[in-house]
Amino acid sequence: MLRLTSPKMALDGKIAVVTGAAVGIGEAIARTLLQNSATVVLLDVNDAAGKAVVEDVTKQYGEDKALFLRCNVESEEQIKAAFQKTVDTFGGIDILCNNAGILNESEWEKTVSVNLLGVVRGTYVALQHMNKLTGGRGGVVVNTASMAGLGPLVSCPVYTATKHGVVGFTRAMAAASAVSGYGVRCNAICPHFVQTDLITNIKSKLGQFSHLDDATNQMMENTGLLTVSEVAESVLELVMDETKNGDVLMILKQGKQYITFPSMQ
Ligand SMILES: NC(=O)C1=CN([C@@H]2O[C@H](COP(=O)(O)OP(=O)(O)OC[C@H]3O[C@@H](n4cnc5c(N)ncnc54)[C@H](O)[C@@H]3O)[C@@H](O)[C@H]2O)C=CC1
Ligand SMILES: CC/C=C\C[C@H](O)C(=O)/C=C/C=C/C=C\C=C\[C@@H](O)C/C=C\CCC(=O)O
Repeated sequence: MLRLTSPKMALDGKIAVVTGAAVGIGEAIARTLLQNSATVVLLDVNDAAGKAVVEDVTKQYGEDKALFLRCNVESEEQIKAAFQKTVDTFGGIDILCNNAGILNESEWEKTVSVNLLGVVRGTYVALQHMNKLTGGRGGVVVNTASMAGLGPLVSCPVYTATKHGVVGFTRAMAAASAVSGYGVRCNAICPHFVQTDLITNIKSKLGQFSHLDDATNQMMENTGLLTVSEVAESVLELVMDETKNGDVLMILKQGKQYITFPSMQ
């Protein structure tokens, strides 16, 4: 078959925004999108790490392929400014990965603000630029949920609630977009445990449920840890497959599975 473009050129000309991109899963998502020729804007509150990633990838992919902007997803004002800077610099937004997230059962209101409200804020502001009905060119949003978006994580009730919310919001937003003709697909990933900073020192993050850290650590031991690259490849699958809208991809060490939900009809 004659390939018009190499596989690694698939996202050439596409502009992606990734939140929580300075380290961990977000960094891997940004790097994977760059490997496939997208231009990537990395948003995070960790300036030093974010700028270091951009400095590194610029050596590999050239100038003007990556940009770091400080942005706290708890602030609609900062999200609006970052997305406008993206559009002003690169001409639009085609891909949004709402990835930023924390785990803190003590500061549970902050956890809700970052993990769930941050995804809503990012999606709604991005739609102002991506929605075909308002001058956008369509695109795709991929939200980072978690296995805790599909089943209860006994030691993290609020984290579980935020991730269930991300799954529900994603599926409803996908349906609203399809019925309305926005041209924007919305999907979610639900990774199990991944080797990142988030799962270090778990006991210190469980607040009143710190006595349940053994159960969580046992789960991690039983399931094993995913790598950030394994997760990023799943995000790429949801970005590239234009048939995916409202899809929820569960990612386990032993493989990936699209989740089916009860019919609402
Ligand atoms: N590590 C794991 O086992 C799993 C993590 N997840 C989710 O994956 C996403 C990424 O987490 P990890 O890479 O594991 O964590 P991480 O802690 O390694 O990285 C999170 C990144 O998000 C940034 N961030 C935090 N709050 C922010 C805010 N208010 N605004 C902007 N950026 C902010 C941090 O500075 C950091 O760079 C999170 O949504 C998390 O809930 C989902 C399933 C498994
Ligand atoms: C301490 C938290 C560490 C990391 C957070 C991260 O988001 C993560 O990996 C969370 C994993 C949570 C797992 C929670 C419950 C798991 C339940 C499963 O055993 C069953 C749940 C869903 C099954 C879905 C299905 O098979 O249809």
